[in-house]
Amino acid sequence: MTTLIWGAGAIGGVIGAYLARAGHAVQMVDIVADHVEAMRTTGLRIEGPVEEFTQVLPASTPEELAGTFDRIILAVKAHHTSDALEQLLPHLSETGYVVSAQNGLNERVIAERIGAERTLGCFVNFGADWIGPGQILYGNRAAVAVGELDGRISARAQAVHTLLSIVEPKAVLTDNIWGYLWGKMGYGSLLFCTALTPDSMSDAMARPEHRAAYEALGHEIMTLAAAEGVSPLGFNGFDPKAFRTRDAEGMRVAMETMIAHNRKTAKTHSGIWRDLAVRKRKTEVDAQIGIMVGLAQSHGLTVPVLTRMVELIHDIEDGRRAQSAALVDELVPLCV
Ligand SMILES: NC(=O)C1=CN([C@@H]2O[C@H](COP(=O)(O)OP(=O)(O)OC[C@H]3O[C@@H](n4cnc5c(N)ncnc54)[C@H](OP(=O)(O)O)[C@@H]3O)[C@@H](O)[C@H]2O)C=CC1
Ligand SMILES: CC(C)(CO)C(=O)C(=O)O
Repeated sequence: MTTLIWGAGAIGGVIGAYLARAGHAVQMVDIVADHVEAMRTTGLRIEGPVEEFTQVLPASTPEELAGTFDRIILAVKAHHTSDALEQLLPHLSETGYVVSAQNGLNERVIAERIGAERTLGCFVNFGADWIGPGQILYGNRAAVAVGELDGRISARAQAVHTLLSIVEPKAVLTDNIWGYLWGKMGYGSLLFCTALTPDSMSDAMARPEHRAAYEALGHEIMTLAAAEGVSPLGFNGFDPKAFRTRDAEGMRVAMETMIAHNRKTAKTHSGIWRDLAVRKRKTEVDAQIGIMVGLAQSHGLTVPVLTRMVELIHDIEDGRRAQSAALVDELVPLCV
């Protein structure tokens, strides 16, 4: 079965290159025409400390694509999910399904549009950057999980797990994909905070004067997860329970472990930072953190630190403020 990868940037590109190199049929789709041209002619170069290789890949723009597919891995930024879905739907077979290899709760958006029974959940935490046409930095290995939205272990989830295990041998087939996605929401909120600054993820998280902000962000998301009835799962140092209960020692260990994890990656800064500092474009803040603020309101919860952080990211996106550690200073008094 051919796997259609919709959005062939950092995450989609790494997945596609690994699957194709292992002999699996893939079709890459991306809106960046010169990237598409590079992938299908000179190939997609995977660089960095994990592995280096070049893989020529069948690739097209959405307009060029023909045919229908049973399995589509969606790997666009969260705020492009709805538009990409509309474009890919004519190419999804009647019995086909979409796997979201993204950050955020995009599975909700996809399930709303095509049905939960046609949506598969996926969590990715390895680090990669799209450097230019046909060139991706694969910065580090990290946790990956896949599972059905209702937790059952299906044949198709097993099939996707087999494929993702080619990219990440420790990939998990889970009966709690929402737990991983919410865990990543917690960790992701910390990543947004690091992107308020010019610093690397590790350097930003290591500032003792900002520790309260990271703890409060993790706590606000984990409190929200509990209100949603989800049991978030930990990975690569993030410890949901420590943040939910505000266990000081647990959070200290979690922060130190996440700092150490990110010291080892060649992708020193988050994708959010890269959107702000390098790509000079909108981040996923509304599609990821903005919806958390809305959800909090629906539960009668207040999330002052998340709310202010969204405003500060908007300030950087819109050119009113520059990335600076001073922006995180502004979050600290809100942490009670
Ligand atoms: N990079 C990482 O290390 C990690 C990323 N993630 C998550 O994975 C998801 C993908 O991120 P990432 O791979 O970094 O993003 P990239 O920007 O590197 O790749 C996304 C690609 O999709 C293209 N695209 C946008 N809209 C469409 C569309 N409608 N149809 C087809 N292609 C489209 C983009 O083009 P253009 O650039 O022009 O918009 C881009 O080439 C995000 O949710 C991210 O948060 C999760 C873990 C780690
Ligand atoms: C930092 C990373 C790669 C997670 O490890 C990430 O999710 C991002 O850049 O958005």
